Amino acid sequence: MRRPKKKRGERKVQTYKAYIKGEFVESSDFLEVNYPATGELVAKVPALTKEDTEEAIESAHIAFKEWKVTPSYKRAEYVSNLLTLMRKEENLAEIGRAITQETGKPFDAAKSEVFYGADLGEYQAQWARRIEGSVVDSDSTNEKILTYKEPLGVVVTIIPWNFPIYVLMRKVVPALIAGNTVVIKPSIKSPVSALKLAELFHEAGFPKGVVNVVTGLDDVVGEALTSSAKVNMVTFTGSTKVGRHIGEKCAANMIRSSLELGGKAPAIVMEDADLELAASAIKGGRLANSGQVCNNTERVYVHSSVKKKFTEMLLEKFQEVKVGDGLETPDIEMGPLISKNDAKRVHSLVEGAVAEGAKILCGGKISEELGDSFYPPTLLDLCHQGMNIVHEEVFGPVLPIVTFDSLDEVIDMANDSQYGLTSNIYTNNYKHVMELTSRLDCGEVYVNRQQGEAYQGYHGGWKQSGIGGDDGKHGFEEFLQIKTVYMKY
Ligand SMILES: NC(=O)c1ccc[n+]([C@@H]2O[C@H](COP(=O)([O-])OP(=O)(O)OC[C@H]3O[C@@H](n4cnc5c(N)ncnc54)[C@H](O)[C@@H]3O)[C@@H](O)[C@H]2O)c1
Ligand SMILES: O=C[C@H](O)CS(=O)(=O)O
Repeated sequence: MRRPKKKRGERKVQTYKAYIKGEFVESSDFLEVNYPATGELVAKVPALTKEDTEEAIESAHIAFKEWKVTPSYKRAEYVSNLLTLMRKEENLAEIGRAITQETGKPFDAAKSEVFYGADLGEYQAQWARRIEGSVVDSDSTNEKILTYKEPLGVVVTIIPWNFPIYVLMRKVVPALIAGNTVVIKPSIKSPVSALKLAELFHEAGFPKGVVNVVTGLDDVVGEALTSSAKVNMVTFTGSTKVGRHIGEKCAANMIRSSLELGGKAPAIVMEDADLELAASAIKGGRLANSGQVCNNTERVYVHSSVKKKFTEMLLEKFQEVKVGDGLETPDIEMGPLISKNDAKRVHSLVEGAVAEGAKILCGGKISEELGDSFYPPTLLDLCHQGMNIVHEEVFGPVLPIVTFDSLDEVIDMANDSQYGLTSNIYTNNYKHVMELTSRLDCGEVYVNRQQGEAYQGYHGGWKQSGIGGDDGKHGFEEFLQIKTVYMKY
């Protein structure tokens, strides 16, 4: 591990404005954003009021009238302007730096997030000119039945802190291309990158009110966004707890919601697996973003016949990981957790597992060398299905290893979870691939590879991992509603 060079107080603290009705607006109150690696203050962002939030909704509501009749190829031209700006080296670096400062993510990874956010945006923008209704045969002579696909109206997009730009682009671009206007609410832990992106939306020339970015407290701004009668859809990515609350509010308001929630992805290593491939992929799949990704491998099931060899290989890989301050050393593999409270939370889960019989093979305590928000890669042996660590989303770099003896046994254990987002399977046996891919209860299965969804796939969870989803054709269509027209002649 590398010791970060702490430079407390040396970074300039910038104050930001929210983006409402095509203008950057002043706020009388602010919230502070701190760099997770050192705790130092890096930015101040507006703590908007309920009234400010309602103004943003109103501006999106007014802008919808024109935007929905703007041809989709024209809407895509504005998006294209945005993507050109995002891809400029200085903007990749500036937004990337903001992401690192607010999330602790290594700078190289943060810059990549902006780059891939633009790339995903390009894919999503290609749905322009591809919005298709249908002509349906009628029971009456002299009648045609047509279905139109139409935008919904104002779409509120609520973004988690862990991928503040990628998830934003994933939701905002298809919403806009479909003809909706948007109010974006980034997480209060990571609002700066979204406010910087607002500057690029502005420069890209979007009509006033089509895109709004609001920041503030969840119980003020968040609640206002999900209480308004002028909002037509909420697309949310975040925890199951908050997602359930938002889903309940949308149901009460009778508006559409798309909920991308937490996960507890199993990785299954069969006796016939390529162990080197499995160990490398599971290391990456667990430790990406310091273990703070919804589809990170959260538990590994390994066949008893290969358990000893596989565990040795995985342990070696966990121990090689370079952890550090991602601003000082951009090429490190793992930064801190999002906060010291999260490091404490993760540690208490590890302590709970040890009390239930787990054995720590590496890691297992908050880093004394790097600081209170750093938790090292931690491998836990001798785990079993009855333990809390096998069921609760850790959202940190901790991996429990559980042994199994038969295919049926491992399928039962993998499905024994409230979550159903993703699974990874490692096997070279065709029957195992077919049984596992058909019998695992989750939205995505990765065969012989680390997770990482494609733009053209469909990213959506089953069970408590969510309702609805993003990406691909199915994700795009969630931003449209169907109107049936009966044409009698
Ligand atoms: N399924 C996915 O695609 C996906 C992707 C990323 C993260 N996640 C999940 O998200 C969680 C981590 O992200 P997080 O800590 O940002 O989640 P979170 O649920 O704490 O917050 C998510 C967003 O909801 C906002 N929010 C909180 N309370 C609100 C309220 N009452 N009204 C309106 N908005 C409110 C937050 O400010 C933030 O913008 C993990 O559980 C992870 O698995 C899921
Ligand atoms: O945290 C889960 C996200 O879906 C990961 S990503 O934004 O798709 O990379």
